[in-house]
Amino acid sequence: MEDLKTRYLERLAELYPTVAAASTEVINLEAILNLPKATEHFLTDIHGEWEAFSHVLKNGSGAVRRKVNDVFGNTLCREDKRSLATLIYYPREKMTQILEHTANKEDWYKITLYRLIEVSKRSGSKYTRSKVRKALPPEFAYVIEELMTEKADIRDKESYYNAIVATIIRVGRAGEFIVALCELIQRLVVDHLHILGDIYDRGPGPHKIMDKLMEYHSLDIQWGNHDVLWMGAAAGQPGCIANVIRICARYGNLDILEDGYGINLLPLATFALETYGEDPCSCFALKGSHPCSPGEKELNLRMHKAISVIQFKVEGQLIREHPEFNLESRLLLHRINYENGTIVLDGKQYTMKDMYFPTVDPADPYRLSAEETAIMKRLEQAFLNCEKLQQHMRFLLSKGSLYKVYNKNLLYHGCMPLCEDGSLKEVKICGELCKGRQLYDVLESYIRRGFLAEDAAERKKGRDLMWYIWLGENSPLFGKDKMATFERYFLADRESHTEKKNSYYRYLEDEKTADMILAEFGLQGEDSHIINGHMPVKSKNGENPIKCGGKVLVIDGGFSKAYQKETGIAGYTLIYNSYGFILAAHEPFESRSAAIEQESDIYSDDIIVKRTASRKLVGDTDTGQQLKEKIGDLEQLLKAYREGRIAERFGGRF
Ligand SMILES: O=P(O)(O)OC[C@H]1O[C@](O)(COP(=O)(O)O)[C@@H](O)[C@@H]1O
Ligand SMILES: [Mn+2]
Repeated sequence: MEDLKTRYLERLAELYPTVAAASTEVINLEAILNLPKATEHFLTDIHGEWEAFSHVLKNGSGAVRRKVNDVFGNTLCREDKRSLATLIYYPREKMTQILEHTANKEDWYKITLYRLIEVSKRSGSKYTRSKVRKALPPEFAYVIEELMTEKADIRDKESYYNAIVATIIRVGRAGEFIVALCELIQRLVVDHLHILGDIYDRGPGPHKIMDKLMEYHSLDIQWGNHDVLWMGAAAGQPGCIANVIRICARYGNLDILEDGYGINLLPLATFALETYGEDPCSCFALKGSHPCSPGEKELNLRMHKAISVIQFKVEGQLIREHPEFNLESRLLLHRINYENGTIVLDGKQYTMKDMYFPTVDPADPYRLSAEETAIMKRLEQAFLNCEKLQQHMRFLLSKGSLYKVYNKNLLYHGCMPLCEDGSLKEVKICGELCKGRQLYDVLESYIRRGFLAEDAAERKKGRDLMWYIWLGENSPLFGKDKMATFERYFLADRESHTEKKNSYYRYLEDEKTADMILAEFGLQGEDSHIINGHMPVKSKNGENPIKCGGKVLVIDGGFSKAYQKETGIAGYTLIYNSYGFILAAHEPFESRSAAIEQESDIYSDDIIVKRTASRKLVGDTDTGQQLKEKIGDLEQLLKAYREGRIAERFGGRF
């Protein structure tokens, strides 16, 4: 042990070879500990809504607007502040629009540059110089730093400043410079992003969201059930593939697969037209309104039905293969009475809305026809070989996990499965009984194995579990007793569509339960919270995202347009800055062009969830903890120098 410690200090001495170097670093780190905590931004349930997501990312859920307000308070009118904020979100588009109507462009550049510099200064004031420097666009780094730094020793600051700005304008770089400053502000107002799951499904642009996230400066992701569904599909799991395609068809988004990921759906389309060409497929209507031709709509209906039938068959096979998943009650095709068009579920008889199943053999209803088998084989290969999809999944695997403990908060997408009495539910995963944190850890390890295990059987276990996590009763990401997909398509009785939520959702207001879950993850005390998404908060019915006096925050973003009727808003996002938690309730996002032209921000209401007693500092965060450990190590090194156990080294000077 002593040995290890000495070796460690010797390594550290290579980085800090003198008493001076080590003590300078201690001083620097101590200074950082006393800076205000950086801002975290929480988004969840984005569901492919690329434009709304992109806007919220740009405005930092109101963080940019707050900075503009902090700087200009009453010295600028509301319109000007709004216009400046819009410029920061959409610099190129907004600038073009403004300049079209501006006679004295030079003046506008000068005033705008001045204002943006002020906002940049305020946005960067929480960080060390070195951190701000790293965020600067290389092209303008030097000048921006000059302008952002207070120059106490220059007497005529104004003329120094004016000279720089005038030169920028004279050499024709003002436009680009403004863009660079706006992007810098966007970059500085939010230091770290948390995505609490469900990037995929329902909306048209999940692939664009993934591209954007891949270039984001600092983030983590807690996988949602829809993300795990796509991960399973990318790993070639047939149940996941069928679900992914079915949901794309349901929402008129098959072009995500075809154009976004280059997955060829022609075999499915041809098969669907041949098999269901004469069938109205009326149970498979598109959700929402879509600007497509009648021909496209007709094709979509048929592909939707074709892949749904394939899904019910493939899922039937999986349920039989995995009795341990306990999903027998979801085996439905063999319960249809193919003679009289009815089905009995839970002792109740229902009439099927659709009885045209040309590929189903009532004697063996879960068997795929030869064509269906061939289509699934091709689709599996297409998903496995799609480089872009694989790249997105690698990113999800590397930045993502099933849960995260960050700055004393516990983040996950869905829930912690509980029994009726509120105790942790024990679940058997591949023969091992798990509950609480262990359930999360074991499931996550299987997801990773689904991609990386060397052994094919182990990989398959992981992949099939991804399908289970999507819809299984004991999946912490799903948290409902069943996924009533079949009932929603084929049965008119809405009661049969009900999916009962896990007891977790009944215990959300119970402090003891919240404390018990937090304790599972080693968390306790006032500063710890559970933050989760997944369940749309129906604010129009008076439902509140703040549960348990603020200990639990359910912030399903409600980005999904299809769900805005239910929630009444476009959901919530959360900001955690040095002053506390701020929940932003959003108005539905109209469009990017409305945001630019009418300067309509989607952000409407700020709700202060919690104000910290005193301003939180870096020293109070996880990073602060690491810095303190490093300071401790450096102090040990200093002691070793001073006690003569390690000799200082002075580089080339001796
Ligand atoms: O409304 P849709 O898109 O058909 O989906 C409904 C299904 O989605 C789910 O709500 C799961 O998706 P979420 O994770 O977004 O809630 C299922 O419980 C339900 O069966
Ligand atoms: Mn979800």
